[in-house]
Order: sequence, then structure tokens, then C-alpha cells
Amino acid sequence: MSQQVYNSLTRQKEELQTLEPGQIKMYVCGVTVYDFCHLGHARAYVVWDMVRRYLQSRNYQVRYVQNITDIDDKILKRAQQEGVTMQEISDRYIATYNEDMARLNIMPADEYPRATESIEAIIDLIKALEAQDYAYAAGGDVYYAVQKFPTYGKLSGRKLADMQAGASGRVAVGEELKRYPFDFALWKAAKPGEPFWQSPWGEGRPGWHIECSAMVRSRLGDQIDIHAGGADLQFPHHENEIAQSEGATHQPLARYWLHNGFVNIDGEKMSKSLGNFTTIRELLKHYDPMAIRLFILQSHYRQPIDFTEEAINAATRGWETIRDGLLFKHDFGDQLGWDRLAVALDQLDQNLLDRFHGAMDDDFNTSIAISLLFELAKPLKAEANKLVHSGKSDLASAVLAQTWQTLSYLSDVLGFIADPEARSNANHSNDSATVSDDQIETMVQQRCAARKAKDFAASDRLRDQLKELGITLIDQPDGTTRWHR
Ligand SMILES: Nc1ncnc2c1ncn2[C@@H]1O[C@H](COP(=O)(O)OP(=O)(O)OP(=O)(O)O)[C@@H](O)[C@H]1O
Ligand SMILES: [Zn+2]
Repeated sequence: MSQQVYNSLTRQKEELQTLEPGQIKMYVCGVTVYDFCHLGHARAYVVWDMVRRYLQSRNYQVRYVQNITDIDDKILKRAQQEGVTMQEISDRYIATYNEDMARLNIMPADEYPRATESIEAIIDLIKALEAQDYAYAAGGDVYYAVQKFPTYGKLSGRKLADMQAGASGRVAVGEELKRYPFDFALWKAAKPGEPFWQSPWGEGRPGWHIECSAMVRSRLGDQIDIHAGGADLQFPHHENEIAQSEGATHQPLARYWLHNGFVNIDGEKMSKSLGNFTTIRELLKHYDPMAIRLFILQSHYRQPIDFTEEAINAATRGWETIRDGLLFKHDFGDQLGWDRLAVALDQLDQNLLDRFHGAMDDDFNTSIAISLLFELAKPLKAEANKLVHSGKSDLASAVLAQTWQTLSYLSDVLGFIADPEARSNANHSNDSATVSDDQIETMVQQRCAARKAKDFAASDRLRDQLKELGITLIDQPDGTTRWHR
């Protein structure tokens, strides 16, 4: 089967056909950086990391861009409360975001453009919209005139007429600068004491939706393959992105719009605003990061997940089974004479590999994919017991070897890593000594990316964080970095 993806735009599964053969341009809406990330954020980024890894495993070259919203009322409010600059707040929470995501083994994006670094692209796009009458300036603000965009509502299925009827009397009240109640701000005039940028409409700052349209365009081009984010972004954020980008370019912004379901608590979305959230770092004090990853990927990405302690405990037990399977070579390799055994695609159990591909090609069905990991890990666990107790296994070494190779390959595609040290310290999983080599490698890569992007503040911060973890970095003349504990 070819790769099928559920496209929110057409409300059906479609065959993935990329703009350029073998290449995927993928944009994911990133976090607004004013607080620690919670399990809902973890879900979003684990899911898109899984999609990226799987497509890469199928030989697509994926270019993955994820923005950072570092201009926002909530960041501003937090900065004012603490008496610091907006940048101090965003830098702090970008750093904590990077740490949390590295622990969950989420690959760093190819680029993390920030709103504050994209002002020129944003202004250019607003100018293009204004020139084509999609936007109008009013008292230092600039608004998008949604009635000018005939297909407004095509992603969310909302029609302006229905929205207006639904809003009844309330639509008359609102910002009187707008010509129409559902017009939205592209640019906001500066209020006293707020940070601002110069623009053709005076001093001000960009609205939220325009930043993504501008960053997609400046980093990936007028058209991309996959645009992704949480289901809450479908309206208004992604609807508005479509209106902005397609108004300016007259081309479809993205071929496929993918949305992840929520992590819920008692049936309600986990969210900062509702205050019903558990931060990733709090969870990591009690649970293995890979158990959290498993908890997330056990469900299909579009289904809701209910967060309960029992469910995460069950995922922890599940992870222990997979982890022990992955560590089978580490534990018994010497005994079985496996010193030269590696993971090679052509040596895997082809039947299992086919079933894995079948599940993942069908809109990334990780529930089935993970059931296959258990199918492989369970016999390894049973044989491990026999090896420990009687020194012998019932299965031939070659069969065990193939089971282990297949499990290792499939787990790697889904982003699971097993660390023997983390296992022995399982009860102290937030102890810095248990940070795995892979997690350190991810942070080192993030630092290299920051240096390349000349983001020295970020690169210094990562160096400091690594230092705190007892890691020494050695920058090489050729631009690479080596590290040791
Ligand atoms: N409970 C959740 N389940 C799944 N995804 C979520 C959840 N909460 C937020 N997300 C996703 O995380 C990404 C980043 O969200 P953003 O920084 O805008 O969070 P937010 O909306 O400010 O958070 P909150 O909803 O907690 O106030 C978005 O794609 C969003 O859809
Ligand atoms: Zn966005």
C-alpha cells in the first residue's frame, strides 16, 4: 500500500503525493513560549516526530520546520509580572522546551524560526495582502477582510453566514475598527509600554496567524506538502493561515493538513488556560520518558487520549517489556556470541516488517505498530527468563537474533531508545546521571544548529545545561562537536 494520510481539508484519507518526488516539506505550529510544556504539548510533538521519522524511514527526505511564537499577550503578561523583558521569558521557555523534547527523544527541527526574527517577512506578506485588497489598515492596526477570500472556512467547514447567525446579536459588539466582525488582525498598533517594531502602518507588532504564513513562505516556499498542528488550531489559526497565504500567492498553501487529537483530563482538553495540566518535567520525575512516548503513541494520533495514572502506569509496564527486549543483546549477546550482530534491513523478519509498514502506511496507525513491538518483545522476555534460570533458550540463536533485530529496527523508527543505565536507575529517572547518550547527542545537535543559525544565546544556554549534566563539549575546528561525561 502506498502512504495514506488523513487530510483535514478533504476530510478523507488520501494517497500522499509530494510536490517533489521523494521530498517532503513539513511545517508544524510550535509553542507559545511563556511556561513549561505539558503532556498535551508532548503529544503534539511526539506525534509529528513519529510522522517525520516514519517518512524518513521510507526514504523521504523531510525538511521539518517548526516556529516559535515569541510575541504574544501571554508572554508579555508574564514578563510584566516578573519585571523582565519578553525575550527573557521566551528564552527561558525555549530552553525548557528543548530539554523536555530531548528527553522524549524528539528530533530537533531543521529550523526553529522565531516570530521576532521574521518581522520583515511578516510585513512583506501584509503588504502583499494590502496591495490585493485582502487587508485594510485602520488606526494603526491592519485587518484581514475575510469576506474577500471566497473559500474562507474550507478547512474547518465553517461558513461565514452560519458563524454570523450563530453569533447573533454579539457580532455587533467588538473592535469598532474592524469592518466585519470576523476580520482578524494581521498587525496591531503598539500600546504604551509594549515592545514594538516599525512598519508602514506605524509602530506595532504582528498578529499570531500571520507569523506562520510568513515563516512557511520564507523557510519552505509558497507551497508545502504537510502542515500539522493540534486539532484546536484548525480554526481559526489554520483557516486564517490559508486565507493569508493563498490570498497572497493564489496557490494552495499545503497539500495535506494533519491534526493531532487532544490529551484530555476528565473529558476536557489539558490546557494551560484551564489549569488542568501536568508538565512534562513533573511527569519525568516519576516516569521514564519512553513510557510517556509509548503512552502517547499507543493511541492513533487523531484519537483523544485520556490521561489517568492507571493508563500511564500500564504504559510504564509496557515500556519495560519493550525495553528489556531491546536490551536483549546487551544482556545476553556475549553468552550467545552475538558480538558482530547488527541491525540490517534485509535480515529482518519480512512478514513483521510488512505488517508494520501496512499499519503505518495507513495514516500512521501506531496502535497496531506498537502491538507488533510487543509481539516481538514478549518472546524475547520469555527466552531471557530461561537464559537467566537455565542458561539455555528454547529458540535457536538465529531466531532470537532476527527477533531482536526486527524489534530494534521498528522501535528505532518510532523513536524508542533503551538505555541500560536508565534501567538500573529506573527509580531515579530524573537524576542527571541517567540522561542517556542519545539525549545528550540530541542536545549537542541542537546546540550545533543554534550556532549555525548564529543564535549564540541559545547555544550558550545549551552548553550550560550540558555542563550541569556533567558533560564537557569539545568544539572541533571542522565545526563538529565532541563530548564526554
Ligand atoms: N491537550 C492537548 N493535547 C494535544 N495537543 C495539544 C494540547 N494542548 C496543546 N496542544 C498542541 O500543542 C501545540 C502548541 O500549543 P500552544 O503553545 O499554542 O499551546 P497553548 O494553546 O498555549 O496551550 P494551552 O492549550 O495549554 O493553553 C499546538 O499544536 C496545540 O494544538
Ligand atoms: Zn501556526
